[in-house]
Amino acid sequence: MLQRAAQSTRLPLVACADSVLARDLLASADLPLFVNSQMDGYAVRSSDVAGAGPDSPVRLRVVGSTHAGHGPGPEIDDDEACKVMTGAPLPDGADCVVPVEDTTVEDTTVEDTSVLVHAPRVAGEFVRRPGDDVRAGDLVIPAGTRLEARHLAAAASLGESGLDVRPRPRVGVVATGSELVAPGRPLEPGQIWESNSLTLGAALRACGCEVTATVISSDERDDFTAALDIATGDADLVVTVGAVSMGDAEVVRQVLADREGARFAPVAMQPGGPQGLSSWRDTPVVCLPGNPVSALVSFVVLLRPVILEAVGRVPVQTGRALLSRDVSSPAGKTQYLRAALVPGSAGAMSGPPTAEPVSGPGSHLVASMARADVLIEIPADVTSLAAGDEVVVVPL
Ligand SMILES: Nc1nc2c(c(=O)[nH]1)N[C@H]1C(S)=C(S)[C@@H](COP(=O)(O)OP(=O)(O)OC[C@H]3O[C@@H](n4cnc5c(N)ncnc54)[C@H](O)[C@@H]3O)O[C@H]1N2
Ligand code: MOO
Ligand SMILES: [Mg+2]
Repeated sequence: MLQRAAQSTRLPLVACADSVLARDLLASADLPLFVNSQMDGYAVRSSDVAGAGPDSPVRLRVVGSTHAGHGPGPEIDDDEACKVMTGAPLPDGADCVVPVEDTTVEDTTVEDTSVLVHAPRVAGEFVRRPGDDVRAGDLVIPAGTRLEARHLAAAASLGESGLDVRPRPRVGVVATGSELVAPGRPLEPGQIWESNSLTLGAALRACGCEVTATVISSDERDDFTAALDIATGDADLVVTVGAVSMGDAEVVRQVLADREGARFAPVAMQPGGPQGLSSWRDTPVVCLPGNPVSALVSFVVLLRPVILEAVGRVPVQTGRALLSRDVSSPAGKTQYLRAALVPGSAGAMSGPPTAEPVSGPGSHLVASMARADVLIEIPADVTSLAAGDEVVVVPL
């Protein structure tokens, strides 16, 4: 259904956040790139300062200085030091750095400045060497990684200006309902503010999809087919929401259920029973139920896992929680109860959190769904659970 997501495309690094890496990124060079100072201080020979201490400072002649972005400064010999700033290439002849805090400068006015070193250093101290971080050829980011700030830091440090990532699936969304009005617009009697396209748009983006079109259609056939044409565009997938049940105005079902390969059938889950799968202009169309809770639950339970797999992301892990109160559950359908998660008590660091069901089971109870973090999954054959029972929870 989302084959394009298995291919790869090159994006500039600045646009890669949240994309999935298509190919392993191997280090093109050692990091750090060159030997450089870890501190602001003096590059010296460890053999010169081995005996240095608070009461036995060692005097070294300062032969020059260097900064980050400059050359390594003058080569040093025995009893010499070169002033270095953090990130500056280490001068030849030096094998360690004495931080400026462990030194005093006797006289900065004369040309032949000397520095007193008050602490011993061993070879390599406060020196950053190629390969300390990664070696050329090392695996830095494996294919399939969802790129975050830390991955971009690694790629940029290796000089990569772009990365091969999986293309984002392009998804068009059509919300149906003659009663729907964009939030913020005035309502006529019987109208409501539209929410499903926003919910699904956000949920799709959170899974790595690009939402290419969002169309609100009335329950009129012509309006809906025009909306489908727009949403299909160059999308890989269209998601419709609403008008799939058993009423007189089920325009989605009317237009899409008879198409070749279409399948409209109730799924044994609650909320989210009525579902459909069809196509329009060779683009797959997934049809979710219109009740706002059902729409999101259907997405989370049925569509999100498919999308995450297609884009190469790890699936959302289910968790375990203790039920806060007794619940009863109708038999025959897997039930998904909206619930708020309360972390386990401080004493029980690894103890499971508590899941507190929010609101009733009605799939129109959309505002109270905002309080839910998870869905409690109750198997079809379980009809009652008691407070304290362990349950499976699906993050929303
Ligand atoms: N006789 C039966 N009636 C219903 C059944 C059934 O099995 N037999 N199933 C119920 C269930 S369960 C669900 S879920 C809904 C699904 O209906 P539709 O997919 O046809 O959805 P609509 O009728 O278009 O809308 C349902 C409800 O949700 C509101 N809605 C729809 N879209 C939006 C939106 N974008 N934003 C906000 N609210 C929306 C709509 O106004 C309705 O109130 O069918 C039951 N009926
Ligand atoms: O199953 Mo409907 O999807 O609950 O309200
Ligand atoms: Mg309906």
